[in-house]
Amino acid sequence: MAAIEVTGLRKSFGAKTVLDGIDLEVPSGTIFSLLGPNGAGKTTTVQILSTLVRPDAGTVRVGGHDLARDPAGVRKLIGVTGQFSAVDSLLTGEENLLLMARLHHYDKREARAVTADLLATFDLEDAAKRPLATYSGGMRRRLDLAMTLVGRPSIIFLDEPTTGLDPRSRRTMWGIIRKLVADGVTIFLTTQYLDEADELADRIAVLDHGKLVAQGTAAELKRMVPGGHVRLRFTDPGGLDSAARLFEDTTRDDEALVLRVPGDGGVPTLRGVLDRLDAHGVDVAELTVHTPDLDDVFLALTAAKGGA
Ligand SMILES: Nc1ncnc2c1ncn2[C@@H]1O[C@H](COP(=O)(O)OP(=O)(O)OP(=O)(O)O)[C@@H](O)[C@H]1O
Repeated sequence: MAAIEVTGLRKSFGAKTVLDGIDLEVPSGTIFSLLGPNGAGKTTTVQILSTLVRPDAGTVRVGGHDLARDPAGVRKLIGVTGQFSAVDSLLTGEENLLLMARLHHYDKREARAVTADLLATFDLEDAAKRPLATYSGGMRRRLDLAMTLVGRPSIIFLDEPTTGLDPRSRRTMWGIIRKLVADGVTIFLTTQYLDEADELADRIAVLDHGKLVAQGTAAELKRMVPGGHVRLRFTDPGGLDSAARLFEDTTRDDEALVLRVPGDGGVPTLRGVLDRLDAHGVDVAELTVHTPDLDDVFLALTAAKGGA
C-alpha cells in the first residue's frame, strides 16, 4: 500500500509558481527522499503533505486519507520534525517529553513509561534532567524526533534532520531512522546532503523549478548521468600522448598528465585498459576509478538551468 500518493500537485505564492504539477508515490515502510537546490520547493511540499499549507491543485492521499477532505485523519497518522518550536528550552528533556505525552492524552503512568522508553532509545538518559538550553545540536535533534514519536506516527516527515550535525551524530541519526523504518514507519525525508539520500533512501526524487526532474533509486539515478571513467596519471607527456592514441572518447589534462578513459570501472574494463597499455609499453604512474555519485546526478539535472 502507498503511504503517500500525490497527483498533479500545484502551488503558487502570488505570481511565483513553486510546485508545477508534482506526482509521487511513497510505498509504506520505505524511505523517500526529496532533493532539490535551495528554494526548489521542498519545504513547501512537506508543509502541504503535512496539512500546514493548502495546495492550489492536485490530489494527495496520506495513509489512505484524502488531504483535502480529511486533514484531521492525516494529522493523526503523521509526525513532522524539524520544528524546534515544539520544544521548550527552559524545560528538561524529560519534562518536554512528559508534556508531549500529556498532550497526547496518556495518563500519568503511561506518560512516564513512554518518556523513559524514548529517553533510552535516543540515548538521552544522562541528559534527561538537564534543561534543553544545555543540549548540543545532535541531542536537540534526537529529542525533537523523540517528541515526534510520542504520538506513534506511522508516517514521519523529516525536514533536513542532520543539517549542521557532526559525522558521528549524523550516523547516530541515520541508525535511528533505519530502525524506525525496520519497525514499519514510512519516512519522507528532505535533505541537502546527497550522501544522506544515497545512504538512506529507497527512492529519491529531484525537485527543480517546481517539477520533479528525476525519480528512482540511487543506482537508477546514477545510471542517468555519464561520468564513470578510469583516470590514468602518467609521469611524462610522452606517456600521456601514447595512451591518448590507444583509447576513444578520452579527455585529457596536459598539466596534470592525466587521461580520463570512459568506462564503468568494473574489473573487465580495468583489465582491458591495463592490458592495452602494457601491450604498447606505456607506463602508468597511478590509476583511479571514478563512478558517478549523486553529486554528479544532482549537478547534471539541476545546474544547467541555473539556481532559484
Ligand atoms: N509563504 C510564502 N510566501 C511567498 N513565497 C514563499 C512562501 N513560502 C515559500 N515561498 C517561496 O517558494 C520557494 C520555495 O521555497 P521552499 O522553502 O519550499 O524551498 P526549499 O526547497 O525548501 O528551499 P531550501 O532548501 O532553501 O530550504 C522559494 O522561492 C520561497 O521564497
